[in-house]
Amino acid sequence: MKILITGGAGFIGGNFVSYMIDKYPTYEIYNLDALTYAGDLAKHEAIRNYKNYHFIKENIVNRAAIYSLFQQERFDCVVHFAAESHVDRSIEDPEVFTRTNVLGTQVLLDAANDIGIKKFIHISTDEVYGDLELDSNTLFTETTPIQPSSPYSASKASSDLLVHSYYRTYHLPVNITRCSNNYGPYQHAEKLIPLTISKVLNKQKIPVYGDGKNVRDWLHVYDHCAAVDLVLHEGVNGEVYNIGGNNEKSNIDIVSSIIEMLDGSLDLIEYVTDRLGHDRRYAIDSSKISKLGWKPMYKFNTGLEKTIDWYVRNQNFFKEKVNENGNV
Ligand SMILES: Cc1cn([C@H]2C[C@H](O)[C@@H](COP(=O)(O)OP(=O)(O)O[C@H]3O[C@H](CO)[C@@H](O)[C@H](O)[C@H]3O)O2)c(=O)[nH]c1=O
Repeated sequence: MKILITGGAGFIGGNFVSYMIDKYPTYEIYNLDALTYAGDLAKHEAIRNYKNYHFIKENIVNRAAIYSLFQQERFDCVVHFAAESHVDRSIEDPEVFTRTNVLGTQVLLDAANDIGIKKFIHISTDEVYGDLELDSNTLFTETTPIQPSSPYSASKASSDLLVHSYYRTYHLPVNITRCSNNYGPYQHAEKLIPLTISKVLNKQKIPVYGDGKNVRDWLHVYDHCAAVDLVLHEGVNGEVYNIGGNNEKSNIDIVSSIIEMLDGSLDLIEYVTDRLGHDRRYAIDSSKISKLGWKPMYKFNTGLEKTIDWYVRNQNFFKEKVNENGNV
């Protein structure tokens, strides 16, 4: 089995590359990544010289290069993680989000469709559904209407629609997965959990947006990798699968837990101006993928403790990503 993993130098894609190399030593794994600010190959140091691991530095928007790679390698499957992923950056500079997330996805779809593929998995996000009321019990299901709030989530929703259209029009064997907020090793320091850990380790103020009561559902990245693996092997073509951790937490609870676990005596919380268009609550129903046989294995407190421990032991990871003022 020859698998192309796009965005394999990023956080989730990078963990997925390692997971697949460990679990399937007979698979050929191709990691294609543009190595933007969010990419980092240090995480693959241990597998760099494996015969079944191949790295290609390329941008998914480069149609000629992508076509030539597909023609040369004749992949069986594509697992497409490559994306601009940070909501705050999309508010500052939306264009690259459309270019990479929409046009880049289209290039991959065209190459897969023209040259042939057995499975195309598009990794998407629960953010395409928009947001929920804080005090409701409502959950996003796969049939919840798409109503994105940020330029980031609009670009992901647009690419989801394109992927679906290639299934309907050309019968391309696709799946779309929509995950909740991931945490775990190797996440970029711009995201809430690593950012908070880095700030606490350096005794710097932690910017909490708005009133800090926004709620996210937290999923350990290893649980996410297992879910994508399952969809790759068992997913029904054309279907969307939600993947959530069943762990709803407010941002202020997350930040307070991290401070408590590292040094409860510190007073570092700083409420700052809210994110524009800030979604209030995400909560996701994963019962469809659980029927395929998946459930999250990580309990949030254990997962968070292990994650904090990993960042404490690997503080070098922050070095190139955070300046001396603690800013990304
Ligand atoms: C960076 C930062 C974030 N926040 C808040 C905003 C959010 O409510 C929450 C989490 O923020 P972020 O870590 O940026 O993640 P969020 O915007 O939820 O989006 C993440 O999770 C999504 C899945 O839900 C993914 O699709 C996105 O690619 C990923 O970036 O914490 C703060 O209060 N302060 C901060 O400094």
